[in-house]
Amino acid sequence: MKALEAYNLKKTFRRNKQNVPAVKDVSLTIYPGEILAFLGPNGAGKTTSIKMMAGLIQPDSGSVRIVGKDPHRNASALQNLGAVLEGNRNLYWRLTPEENLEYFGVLKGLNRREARLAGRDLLERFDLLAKRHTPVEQLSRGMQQKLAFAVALVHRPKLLLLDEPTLGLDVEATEDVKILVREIAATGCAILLTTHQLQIAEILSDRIAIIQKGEILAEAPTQKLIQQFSGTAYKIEMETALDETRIIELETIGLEIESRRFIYIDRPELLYKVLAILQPLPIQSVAKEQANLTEIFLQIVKQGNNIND
Ligand SMILES: Nc1ncnc2c1ncn2[C@@H]1O[C@H](COP(=O)(O)OP(=O)(O)OP(=O)(O)O)[C@@H](O)[C@H]1O
Repeated sequence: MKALEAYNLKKTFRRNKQNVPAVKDVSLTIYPGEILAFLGPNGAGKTTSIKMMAGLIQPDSGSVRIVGKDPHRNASALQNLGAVLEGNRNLYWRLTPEENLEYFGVLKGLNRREARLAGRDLLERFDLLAKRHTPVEQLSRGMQQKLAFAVALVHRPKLLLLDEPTLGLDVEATEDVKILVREIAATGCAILLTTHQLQIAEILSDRIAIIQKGEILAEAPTQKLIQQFSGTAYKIEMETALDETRIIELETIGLEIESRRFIYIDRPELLYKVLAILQPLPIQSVAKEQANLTEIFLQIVKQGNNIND
């Protein structure tokens, strides 16, 4: 069963008597245990899409299913949904972590005892047990964010929506959140996350969807996207400078040698011929030129057309 299905979502806002087309056409599917990074420039329509998926904004057209149920028609769909949408605002600041977990657990349909037990379990897992009686307003931002995750998970949802989960967190708290996201996915929960920190998306996600001006431009498994945008060239770095004889040999097989320390091989079938010529000189490194997500993102957004077409 798919954890999330969104089909052809569309939303236009009305502002100052003008139409603002926030989401024009967004379709996404996420499977249990999968992490999908939903990326796009400011104003691309990520938050509006997520709010439609969470049942908070009614789409003009299109449909959403959370584990098969439509959150806009069937409130029980929300039993399978957890969301941390605007930082840690899903918390009551005057209440303690324990009280928040119990309150939201009951709100999501657990009885008091179940909510307390599930809450305790999450406090332990998220390393917040020592702070369980401290009012939320006195916790650090990283702790508040972890608690926001815990509250979103207290009823064991099958889908977790995270909008900018690491926004404003320091390096250590960001690492904690990354680990948590992985752990949550490992329990079979599907996760959709938006982030402007592309290295986080690259490390965490199984799949990436890129949205611009309300439309999905690219959607692919993260590694496939990186491979697709990576060249096939190799770069060899020598420990010592190449001698004249070898340079001539390398040029004879078709390479252009511009440096005595670095060799670029743009035809990958030549790699082993080159290595044979270099033998037995010491090599510092042999690397395939790999794109990173930031380059890919910028390239896709700059082209602005759908690479899946
Ligand atoms: N309630 C609203 N009323 C009018 N326009 C809105 C409303 N919410 C969003 N918009 C507009 O819709 C467009 C998409 O906004 P949205 O917040 O979904 O983008 P986003 O991709 O989440 O951006 P960011 O990365 O900056 O958070 C923007 O032009 C925004 O100004």
